[in-house]
Order: sequence, then structure tokens, then C-alpha cells
Amino acid sequence: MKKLVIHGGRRLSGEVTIGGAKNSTVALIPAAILSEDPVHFDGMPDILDVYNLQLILESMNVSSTFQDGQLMIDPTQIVEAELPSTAIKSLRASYYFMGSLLGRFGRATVTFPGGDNIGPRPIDQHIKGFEALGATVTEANDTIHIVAENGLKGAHIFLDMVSVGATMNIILAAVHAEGVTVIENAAKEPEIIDLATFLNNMGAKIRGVGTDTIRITGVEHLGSETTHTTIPDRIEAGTYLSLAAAQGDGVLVKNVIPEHLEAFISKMIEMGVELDVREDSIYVPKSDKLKPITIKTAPYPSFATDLQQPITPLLGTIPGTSAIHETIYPERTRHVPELNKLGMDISTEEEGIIEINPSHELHGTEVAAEEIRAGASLVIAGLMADGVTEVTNAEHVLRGYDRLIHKLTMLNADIQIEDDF
Ligand SMILES: CC(=O)N[C@H]1[C@@H](OP(=O)(O)OP(=O)(O)OC[C@H]2O[C@@H](n3ccc(=O)[nH]c3=O)[C@H](O)[C@@H]2O)O[C@H](CO)[C@@H](O)[C@@H]1O
Ligand SMILES: C=C(OP(=O)(O)O)C(=O)O
Repeated sequence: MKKLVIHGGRRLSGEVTIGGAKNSTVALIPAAILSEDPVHFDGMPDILDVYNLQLILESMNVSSTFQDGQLMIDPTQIVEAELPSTAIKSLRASYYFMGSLLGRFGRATVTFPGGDNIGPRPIDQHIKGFEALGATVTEANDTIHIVAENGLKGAHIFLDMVSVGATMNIILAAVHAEGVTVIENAAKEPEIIDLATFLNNMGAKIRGVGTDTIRITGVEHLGSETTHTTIPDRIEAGTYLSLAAAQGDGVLVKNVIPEHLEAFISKMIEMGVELDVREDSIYVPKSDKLKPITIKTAPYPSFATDLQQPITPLLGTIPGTSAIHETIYPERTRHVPELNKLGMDISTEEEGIIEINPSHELHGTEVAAEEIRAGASLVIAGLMADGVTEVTNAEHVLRGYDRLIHKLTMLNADIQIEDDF
């Protein structure tokens, strides 16, 4: 295991460039096995999730190389194989191999995915989608078997709740299904548009992404020699915007699509951060005299659940009580006791309601990153705190934050990574 060691209290300034979106990347890599040609990606983030997905590809005889954001995947020699359960368990999004293997071979056997503990994360809507397409799904020994004996047939699927994963998984399975599949109440996240753009450029017929009705007309072949550039990570961007407002003396966050962050940006402006939103970057000046706000997380385009923890240390600098209503994962509060150890004053008396009171002084201590965004909030609080903060379980953070140490160091932070025995 690794830990992050932060000597906090330094003011941050300069520029940071956002990497490719983790939540696109982790769908694009499984999607690559649907191609009949080698696939090239650009702007891929250097995160642990990518390396674990490469291990899963390798087990299927799919070779890949990854350097400087360029990822090449060659699925031309793919074979059906048992997938490595340690890698599958290391991230949530390994469940996209259910959809892509089903699309490619008409069957898939995948261990239940792992990933961060942020409360219950059922996949009933994914399964409902596969079944609607004509597959039989059975579960045994922590493994899901999905078989479409008579091939996949287009279907009309109404999702009971808006799910990013189910929307993407159904798209992956349906691109080769016979006929038309319609997904109603689909998720509208930008990462879904990114996945559909990649697949459409290979010959898929996916229409309506970004709205709540997606229509997929099955095609027989997918493949292309063009390079797909991943969209910037809006959650990483929001994390640096929060950090800059809390501890910065002027930070320019580059490679951002501001339209993907509208709910987040409007909340920052509402609290009084004088953001300068440019075409593909956002400047955050030194911020003071901020006002408390209330936030409600909900599916895109509303405020993202993945940004509620990163914004929390900033809310603690404001005189007055701010509140977050976490509607997607009401139990996603594992950062709260750890932030309180650093001196924050946060309460969660009612499930799903997080109240942040002003914290007077933060002091470094040892805290544990229980999940990726909890870890991000601890890194931000550690950079604000006096003294030394050690964030253990750093893998949770590194699985989704591109070149974290380098980027923070360039902003004048004092942060190292060490082995934690
Ligand atoms: C790899 C990836 O993209 N991860 C993101 C994705 O996760 P993920 O795709 O797993 O999250 P979903 O959008 O599916 O989940 C949304 C809500 O629906 C519920 N649900 C979902 C599927 C299902 O079959 N049954 C069910 O009840 C979930 O418990 C949750 O309450 O969206 C989440 C919500 O924006 C983000 O926090 C994650 O960062
Ligand atoms: C919960 C998250 O990711 P995952 O779905 O990969 O666990 C996240 O990115 O905040």
C-alpha cells in the first residue's frame, strides 16, 4: 500500500492541465474489443484503472501499449478467456466487459466488479438490459454468466433509474444486436457521449446520446484506424477548482470543457468565487469573503456526486453552515470522520445530509482515503492544514487522478508518495 505525505499550509499558484476523463477511459478500453482493427486513443489519463484494464485485456490476448497518454489496443487476436479476478475487483468499471464481451461473442463471464465502497451499487438495470436484448443471465460464486443463445435482438428498455453504467453497458451490447434498441430514461453524462462518439466513428449507429432517449441500430462490423481523443475529466477539473479556491493565490485550470461543469461552476460563483471562465480553461483568483451554499447532488447535468467530497474542504472555509444533500449515494460520507480528524466540523446526523460548519484551523494527522473522492478531499484538506498529513490507502486516489504528485508539485504543493508498510 502507498501513502501520500503532505506538508501543508503552502499557498498554491500556477497552471494545471486536466487529463482525460477517467469515467470515459474505463468504458472506452472495454469498448475497444468490439473493434476489428487496432484502436488508438489519445489524451488517456495516467491512472491505476488503466493499468488494471490493460491486465484484463492481456488475459484475452489483446495487446496494448500506453505511453504519454497514447494508448494502443490491438484486439485482432482476441480469445475468450477467464478474466483475472484481482484486476476485475480493483475497479468498478470492469463491468463494462459484460456488455462488450456480450456484443463481441454473444456471451460473457465476469466476476462481480469491485471498486470503491460508496454505499450499495446494484447492477440490476444492467442485467435487465441484457435480458431485454435476449440474453440469459445467471449468477453463481460471485460471477455473472450472460449468454445470448439465439443472438442479441434490439429491444425497448426503460431504465428504472438514471444509471451511467447501465446506459453504457446496454450500448456496448446493443451495437451488434439485430435491429433497433431504444434506451429510455438514459443517463446524459458527457462520458456517454464520448463512448458513443468513439463507437460511431467505428461505424456504430447510436443516436440521441446526451438526451434521455438513445436509439441504437445494430451493425455487423466495427473498426477504424482513426485516433479517438478522450474528453477532459470534469471531476478532476472540479477537484482542482475547489483546491484553487480554498488554498490558491491564482490558479489557471487548463483543458476544461466548462459546459460539462455548469452546475459546479454556478455553485462556486454563488458562494462568491470570482471565476474567470474562458473557452477551454478557468482561472481561479485568490478567494475570500465567501458565502455558505446548499448543494444537491443528482444525475448530469446537476451537481455530480463525485464532486461533493472535493468541494467540502472549501465549504469549511466559509463563515456559516453549508449543506450538501447527497441523493445518489446517501451513504457516501466516509470522508467525514477523516476530515473531522484534520479539524473540520462536519456532521451527518440525517442520512444523505452533510452539514459543513466553519473550521477554524486544520492540523495535519494520519487519515485514510476510503474511496477515490474521499481521498481527494483529504488531499485538499491536507494541503490546507498546518503540519504533516499522511493519507493512507493512496491507491484509491491514484486509481483516478492523473499524475497527481507532479501536478500538485507544479502548483507549489509539498506532497510525496511513500510505501506504507
Ligand atoms: C465508472 C463510472 O462512470 N463511475 C461513475 C458512475 O458509476 P455507476 O455507473 O456505477 O453509477 P450509476 O449511474 O449506475 O448509479 C446511479 C444510481 O443508480 C443506482 N443503480 C445503478 C445501476 C443499477 O443497476 N441499479 C441501481 O440501483 C445506484 O445505486 C446509484 O444510486 O456514475 C456514478 C454516479 O454519477 C459516479 O459516482 C461514478 O463515478
Ligand atoms: C465512484 C467513482 O468511481 P467508480 O465508479 O469507478 O468507483 C468516482 O469516480 O467517484
